[in-house]
Amino acid sequence: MNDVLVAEDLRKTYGDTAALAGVSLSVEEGEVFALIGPNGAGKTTLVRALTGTTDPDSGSVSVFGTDPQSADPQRLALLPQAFDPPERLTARELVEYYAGLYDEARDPEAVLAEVGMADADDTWYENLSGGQRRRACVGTALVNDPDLLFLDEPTTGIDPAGRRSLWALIEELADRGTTVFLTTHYMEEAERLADRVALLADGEVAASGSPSALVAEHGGRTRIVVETDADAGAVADAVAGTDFEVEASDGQLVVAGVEPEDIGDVVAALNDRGVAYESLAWKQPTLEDAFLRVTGKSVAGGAGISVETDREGEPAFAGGER
Ligand SMILES: Nc1ncnc2c1ncn2[C@@H]1O[C@H](COP(=O)(O)OP(=O)(O)OP(=O)(O)O)[C@@H](O)[C@H]1O
Repeated sequence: MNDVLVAEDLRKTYGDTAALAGVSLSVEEGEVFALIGPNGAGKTTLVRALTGTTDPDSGSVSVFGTDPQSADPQRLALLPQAFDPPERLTARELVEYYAGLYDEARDPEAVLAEVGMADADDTWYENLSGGQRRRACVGTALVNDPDLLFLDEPTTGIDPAGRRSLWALIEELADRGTTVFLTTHYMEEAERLADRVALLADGEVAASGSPSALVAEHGGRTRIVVETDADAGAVADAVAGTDFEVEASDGQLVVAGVEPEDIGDVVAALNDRGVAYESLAWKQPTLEDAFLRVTGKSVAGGAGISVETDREGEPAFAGGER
């Protein structure tokens, strides 16, 4: 496969802040590549360096084999994180305006339909919902039918339904062969959309790979998390002597290495010793766990399969087969 985007040792400092502290990465043609990082990690600075909208202090970027400023604008598009079109433009006028900037542009009607804005195309931008606004903005990045599309936090600040419809659109674009480079702090977004992700913290790529490979390598083991007011030592004793690895702290017990078929053994061990608990949840490692373990920082989210208790020590096994 061809690399359409290559960055080597990018560095960018603002005062005492190293926004980029030596970032190298490459993105293959047709790939969806997600850059994950918390606020301030350097995501926007990296997107700006990759698209030639800021100059790095050092390092190099190659887009389609040339520097970003020389790359064919017809083949590239960027949806910046902060993009505030005039409030008194309709969605149609906005997309038409952007279509007018290119030698060859797609039919604005088709673009509006593709981003799910066909019914709201005559509504002023100021009257659109957050999700509609973002979709209209995505439309401006699709008018030139780009081969490489940069989306800087495309779904930040929009509701879950709007987020899902944008995910579906990004999947459609990827199916058509568009290379997508997106930044996000939503793990679910990266896990669902990305072929590969890079975990960015403090301006450095801490790890990269497919979501499943990162989880397998860095996410830790399946585990049961028990919320309990019982004394931490007593709780640890409850599962002592089993093959599980136990970490106890006040209010919480984590039993690692628990496969689904072992859940009953852990529950029985707790019950045998009369340990009462508020909740007991079996969790598989997630990308959030991998991020936490690799960087020591949290991004957001991360849910396991929860087993609520309906009375002391009795699991209700909500939402699962028994
Ligand atoms: N123009 C600038 N002047 C000074 N500092 C800047 C500038 N741009 C970015 N920074 C700093 O560089 C660091 C990285 O910022 P950046 O916006 O790239 O992070 P981010 O990961 O995109 O964050 P967010 O998710 O909040 O958008 C931050 O500490 C930020 O304050």
